[in-house]
Amino acid sequence: MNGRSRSALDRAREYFVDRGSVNARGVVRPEIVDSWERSRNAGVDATRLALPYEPDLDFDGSLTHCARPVLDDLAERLSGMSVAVVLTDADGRVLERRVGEGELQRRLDEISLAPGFSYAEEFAGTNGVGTSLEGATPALVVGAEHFSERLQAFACAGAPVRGPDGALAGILDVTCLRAEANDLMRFLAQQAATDIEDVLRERGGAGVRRVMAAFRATCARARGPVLAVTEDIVMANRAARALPAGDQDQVTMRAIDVGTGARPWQERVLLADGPARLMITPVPTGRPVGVVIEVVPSRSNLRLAGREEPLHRVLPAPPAPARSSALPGAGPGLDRPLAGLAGDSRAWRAAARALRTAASAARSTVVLGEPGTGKAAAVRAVHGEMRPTARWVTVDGSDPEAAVVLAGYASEASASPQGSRSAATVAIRHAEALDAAGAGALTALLEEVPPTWWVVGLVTAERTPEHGQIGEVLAGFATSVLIDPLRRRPDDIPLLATALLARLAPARRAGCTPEAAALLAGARWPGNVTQLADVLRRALAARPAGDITPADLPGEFAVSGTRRRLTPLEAAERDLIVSALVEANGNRSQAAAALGIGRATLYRRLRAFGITDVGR
Ligand SMILES: Nc1ncnc2c1ncn2[C@@H]1O[C@H](COP(=O)(O)OP(=O)(O)OP(=O)(O)O)[C@@H](O)[C@H]1O
Repeated sequence: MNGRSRSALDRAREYFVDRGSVNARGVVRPEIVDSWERSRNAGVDATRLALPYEPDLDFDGSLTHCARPVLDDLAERLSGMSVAVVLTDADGRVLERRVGEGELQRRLDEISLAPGFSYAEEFAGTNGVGTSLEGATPALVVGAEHFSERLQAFACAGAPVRGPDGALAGILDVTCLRAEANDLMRFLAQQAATDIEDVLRERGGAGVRRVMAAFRATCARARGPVLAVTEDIVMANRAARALPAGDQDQVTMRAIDVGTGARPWQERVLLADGPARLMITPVPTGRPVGVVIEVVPSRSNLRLAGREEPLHRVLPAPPAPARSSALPGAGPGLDRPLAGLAGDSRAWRAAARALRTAASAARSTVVLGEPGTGKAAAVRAVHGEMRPTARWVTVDGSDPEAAVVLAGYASEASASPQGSRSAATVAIRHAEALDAAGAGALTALLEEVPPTWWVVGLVTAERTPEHGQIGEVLAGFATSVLIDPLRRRPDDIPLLATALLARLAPARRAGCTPEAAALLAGARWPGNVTQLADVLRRALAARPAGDITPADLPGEFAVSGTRRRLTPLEAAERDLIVSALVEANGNRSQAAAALGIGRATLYRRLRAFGITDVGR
């Protein structure tokens, strides 16, 4: 590509952008003209880049997993060179990026060619990823062939990656600066795409075989309906085929959105014939290719009570044992924030109230909540406030010794005569992980528990397990308290960020700029406070002095395709939208109505602010 033909191409592109047609056909390749026309028809802005960003993509799905060894290998071969390798999904959204050298990384950040951003043609215009997707063929796009002015400095070669069934699974793209473009790029992209296809074929086949084996094993054992669902296949035994179509849909829907890291779980559903439990097993566990679902008619009468207080759920308690507490009792102001912990939201206060009430009466309590929500921290704080003279003991249900330790407490509880035992709070973390022996020891402890002991089972999930011995034991606890995830109490995030920064860097007095704080408040936080602490730890390392800014946060916090700072007005608008979504439990129509704007406007603003999943 010499200087003369490049400038002719530049002129041809400018003419097209101004007038909507090509004046010099021989200069521009026909497939590029087609792509320019598609870009223009999609309304792509030729001067600025505004790419949708989705922080919640499955960045660890089977495509990424299979591609990783190929990407690692390629990245090693290209290390030190100004070349990047990018993997996108079948919608052009970037899943992985490997960059050989630092300066190119900065340049790619500027154009948001980074995980979570979409390079589909309808947003980015003509480019290696989007144009390859459109034609489902390899595409090389160099310099001024890009529709967007912002991409002119680059050259990219995209090659489709197909799954074992022949369907498009994603795009493998090789990108470098325009001046360094060469034919090798096209070859590299195609070879890497073929290598990934080989791994997909090999692992995909094995995965589906495992799902079928698990399905057959469950059918052999189960008496009722069993289904197995993979991305492309639904298998059903005779009983499942006899279910009404609505029930079948309801059951198979449960297989959607099973992310990686999934473990077996249960759900209650109401089928045509009455309530049922679904026993759902991802296969293989942790990195599912599919799930096996067994439908069991429900006999349990354990139900979630109606929400008296909107953000605090209580399981209906069995008749409470007649107990009088010798410990500090419940007083007024029970829903004040917990001492020593950050949080002032309605949900946090409601949980504090419920825990204080349970602690003061020493009612056995199950505390539920996603990972890292602060269950242990809250129980410890309530213990300190309400039971300051009582002993504090913790047991971790995932510890192999947990059964032995719990059995020790059970025999201590039964050994001395009633009333003579000193008060204690026994907190069992990850109670759901207790094995049969642990569940047995916990049952024994509950049977012997003196009135001055508060037994608390912490469950890292929003529901108690409903099967197995541990499910039965937890169902026998007197009450339960849910600690809401951070995304349902965004008001707590700024307070938590301040408290965590003070804890992580006590000497530094670091804060967050309003823009960074707004980004933190709108994020989904699947790992909750633990994840927030981790992000802040990394941000502190990225900025050794001064306040944390959006640029110090990981890529998934970037806003609107760029890391630009929000104006104060935008930040306020964003906070308003986040609050409306939280109030509406993530229901976008309701949130739009509450804000007095149309749904389309809300969607546009959500996209602009990079808000994807608040309130749900
Ligand atoms: N409200 C809070 N204020 C200050 N720190 C908090 C708060 N909530 C949680 N943390 C901190 O966050 C971390 C995770 O909290 P914790 O261990 O209590 O979570 P958990 O819900 O019990 O987690 P898991 O279920 O994953 O075991 C801890 O370091 C804890 O001190």
